[in-house]
Amino acid sequence: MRTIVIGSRRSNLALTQTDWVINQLKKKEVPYNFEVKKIVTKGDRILDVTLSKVGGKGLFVKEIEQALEDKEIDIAVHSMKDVPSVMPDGFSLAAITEREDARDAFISLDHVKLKDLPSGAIVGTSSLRRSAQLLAERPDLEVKWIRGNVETRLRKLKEEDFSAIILAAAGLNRLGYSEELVTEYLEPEMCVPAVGQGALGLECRSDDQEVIELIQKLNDEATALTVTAERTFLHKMEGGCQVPIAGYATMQEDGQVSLTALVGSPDGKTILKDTVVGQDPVKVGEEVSERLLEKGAKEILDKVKRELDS
Ligand SMILES: NCc1[nH]cc(CCC(=O)O)c1CC(=O)O
Repeated sequence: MRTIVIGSRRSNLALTQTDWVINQLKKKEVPYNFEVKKIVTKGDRILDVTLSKVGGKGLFVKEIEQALEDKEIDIAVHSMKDVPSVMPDGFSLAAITEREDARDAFISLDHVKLKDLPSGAIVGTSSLRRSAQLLAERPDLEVKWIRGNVETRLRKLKEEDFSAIILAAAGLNRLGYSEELVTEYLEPEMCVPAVGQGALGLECRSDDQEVIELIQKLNDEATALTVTAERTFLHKMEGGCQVPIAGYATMQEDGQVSLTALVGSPDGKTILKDTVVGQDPVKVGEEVSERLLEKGAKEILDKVKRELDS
């Protein structure tokens, strides 16, 4: 019986996601043994620098792809949010799993809601997407960068001067935190989630047909289509997670994909947002990107990139 080795980052969230994938595969009663191999990525090592300044997306993925290429591992489990919009040659994203809660979760001390935070209160996030949308809603708040894994950020909320932090609901759910931890879920109408947020991507070598067939068993059609629309948009904007870009698509009852996309300035003063509905997820992603570009998205993104470079 072939042993399939699954590569995972060593954070609790990554290991939990990997275990979830193995359990889902075992439920399909497939004739394989599974083994987990932990991989330390550059993104895990540089925790003291703002994520956006060290190259954001791709940071977590590169070392894992090297391990795939070297056949140290057969499958890599990624948060789709961290996967660059184009796969390098030789690698396939053979499955996208059913999406967990895509929303962002607002967690504050004493459960004070976002609208009730006092002026000047400090909210921790290291995402320009969250910062833009938070400050658009509450320009009187202060955003302070916070880094580290989910556990570290929750600890910093208690120990440092943050009044609140924002984390992905999906990660909290997967780690088994109770909903009581969350003060409020930020609905996509107010805070558009990151492209791919809440979905897992299963990557393997493009020539490993056996593994492709195996992991396709976990592909969720609706999630794959909606995430495709989001990633097409992201690709057209040439964006990674280091820019204030958001995209969230849902599958309507009539089978059409509805994609809401956003580009904003990190201070939240400019927010461009549009929704496109259609049958073909690629066309939907392309059309919404064209609309935002017409409204001036490129100028906003170029300005952010110049500021990050300086
Ligand atoms: N950037 C880190 C990261 N990548 C994926 C998740 C959460 C899980 C998900 O979106 O699937 C997180 C943590 C967070 O944003 O709170």
